[in-house]
Amino acid sequence: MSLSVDISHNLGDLTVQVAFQAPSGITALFGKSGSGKTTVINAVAGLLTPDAGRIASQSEVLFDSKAGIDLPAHRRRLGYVFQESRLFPHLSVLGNLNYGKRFAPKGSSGPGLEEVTALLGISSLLHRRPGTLSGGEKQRVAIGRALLSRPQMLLMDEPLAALDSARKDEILPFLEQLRDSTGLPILYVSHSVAEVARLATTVVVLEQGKVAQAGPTEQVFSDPAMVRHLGLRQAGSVLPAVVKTHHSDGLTELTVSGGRLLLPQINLQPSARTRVRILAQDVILSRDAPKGLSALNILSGTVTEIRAGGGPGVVVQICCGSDLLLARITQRSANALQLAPGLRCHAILKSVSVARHDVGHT
Ligand SMILES: Nc1ncnc2c1ncn2[C@@H]1O[C@H](COP(=O)(O)OP(=O)(O)OP(=O)(O)O)[C@@H](O)[C@H]1O
Repeated sequence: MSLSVDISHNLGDLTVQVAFQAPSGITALFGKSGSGKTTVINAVAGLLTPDAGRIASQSEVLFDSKAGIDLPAHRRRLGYVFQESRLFPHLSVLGNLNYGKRFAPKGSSGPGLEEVTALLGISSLLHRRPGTLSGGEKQRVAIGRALLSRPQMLLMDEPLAALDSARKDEILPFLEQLRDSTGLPILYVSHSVAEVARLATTVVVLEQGKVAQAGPTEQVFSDPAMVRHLGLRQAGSVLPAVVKTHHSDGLTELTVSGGRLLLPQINLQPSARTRVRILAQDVILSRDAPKGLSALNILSGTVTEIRAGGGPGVVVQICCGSDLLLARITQRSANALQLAPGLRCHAILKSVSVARHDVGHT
């Protein structure tokens, strides 16, 4: 399943004009406030009619201005999860989930009540009323309700924005499971860099109504041009990794394409696949193989790009194995090391600089 969007819509001061593909997995629409994210997701949902363009899922055209097609929202077979859960307060969790089931087309296939409640960890909440649930639990029920309507696609508009960081951390693994187990395309609006790095398979960056960057998450995050969109402190690459082993001193060893990483203990079984976000500001570069360092992680690679910003810093992209890593260092250091594309160097990372929530759970 996939979704293709190619629309333009005038909002007065801003014209939203975007084209992108959302394959199965999570496609994050990422951008600053006012960049047009909600306009795009509302157009896909059928809550807004674009001035022109086409929106199609693999099996069906939802909107085509030239052909005069504009399916009403209730016929688009989409599950919509909003920032606030919008559960019916007078119904139990089960009642809310059953409400979702009413919208499943007759004869449609998909996960049933038991499967959905197990996937979202809400089986023990079925007889509770929404008023007695935490924010994270409410959102999981809202996702369950959307899934039980057997949608062809899920739309999520800042689903974690109203939650505190503990509730966010609680719900992220469920979203990862949803991404990895259902095969549904999920269009996910967020302006949180950490959330997008952790969850997205595809990233579409919007800037003033236009697509500034789009592609697989690892590729988009390792592009030095992204620093402008992510901010200096949030910029960094996302590396696919496999858990190798857990050591008795509390460190977990991961295999990445360019070598190994030792990080504070990660709650995953050996051979589990995961992803690790490494902030550019946490990476130190050395031309010679470093010795006598406290930092445990050293990846060797080749400089592929150096991009200067407005200030004293530069962002260096290094190819380590088949992954691209970003390092933010000063222009002065880059000059002293005579860094240039093609030069071999070593990227150094402290184990403890990788935060637990920057490591995926699946
Ligand atoms: N119906 C409308 N008429 C005029 N302007 C609108 C309308 N709807 C949205 N806008 C404006 O268009 C811009 C894009 O809005 P949109 O809600 O799509 O952005 P967003 O990226 O989702 O922002 P946020 O992250 O703050 O929700 C904003 O400046 C908004 O004020």
